[in-house]
Amino acid sequence: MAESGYHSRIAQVHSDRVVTKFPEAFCKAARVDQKYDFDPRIRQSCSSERINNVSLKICKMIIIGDVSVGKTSLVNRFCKKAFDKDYKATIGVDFEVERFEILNTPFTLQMWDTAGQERFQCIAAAYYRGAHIVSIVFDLSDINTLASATKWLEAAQKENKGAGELLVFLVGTKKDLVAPQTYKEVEKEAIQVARQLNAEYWAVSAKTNEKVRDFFFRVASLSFEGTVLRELEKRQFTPVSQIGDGVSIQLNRNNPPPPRSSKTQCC
Ligand SMILES: Nc1nc2c(ncn2[C@@H]2O[C@H](COP(=O)(O)OP(=O)(O)OP(=O)(O)O)[C@@H](O)[C@H]2O)c(=O)[nH]1
Ligand SMILES: [Mg+2]
Repeated sequence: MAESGYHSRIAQVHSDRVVTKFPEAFCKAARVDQKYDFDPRIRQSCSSERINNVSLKICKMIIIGDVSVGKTSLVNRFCKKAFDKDYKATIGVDFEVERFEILNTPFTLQMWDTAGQERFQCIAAAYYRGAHIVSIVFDLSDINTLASATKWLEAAQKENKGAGELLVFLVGTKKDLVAPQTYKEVEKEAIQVARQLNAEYWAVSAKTNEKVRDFFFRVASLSFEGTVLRELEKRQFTPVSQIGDGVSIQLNRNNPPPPRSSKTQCC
């Protein structure tokens, strides 16, 4: 029997992390795709795979941006359902893991929450490598932090040269601090920047929890879709049934999934 509150088919995936519907983008003007549903090949593949033959997909997301823009608060709101109004600088990097079940398939999102402070940059940048997803965070109440977005993306790209294409999000935080009229002006600029960076734009508030869950579900679903599509393409050219993009782990009793959440700090 499944634990109460947890989805029955895949151990340790909370019912609050089950995705069956393709999550919508935040706004039509700056989205990374124009689709309104999972690719039909993915729906078909996920429904036809037997559960014990499904590989566990893992994607790595790095969360980068200026100091104190709200990176840690965003992750903590989603992963710990908590908000702390006091600022505690991230030293180097923090690490969280969230397990999802998307179209009956297990999917793990690693979140690397990096320090914005200049003095920790050389440490934090070492953790950019191997990223599939880049979330560039800026503070909607401080437009200067939007101006740094290009610099942050370039830093992430530098560490991932030659790897596959990065899935990029531009996330404005602290929406609760901005009056509606001001927000509209900031949004215009943010959408322009997002288009230049080929990024999808989101506006959230860790304090009020506005759009936080929607954002992470969108990240998980788009990265899951990309991973499965690449896996299906590779399968066309090889008879091997389990091919990893990023990391792909066979689910079986001898290979239990990693712990739900862990944390490392480096300095
Ligand atoms: N009102 C409001 N305050 C926020 C929000 N998100 C973060 N803050 C506050 O902004 C400050 C900085 O938040 P952090 O999440 O620590 O910022 P950070 O980007 O992780 O900072 P570094 O780790 O130094 O790079 C804290 O005092 C938070 O309480 C939000 O959505 N609304
Ligand atoms: Mg932080």
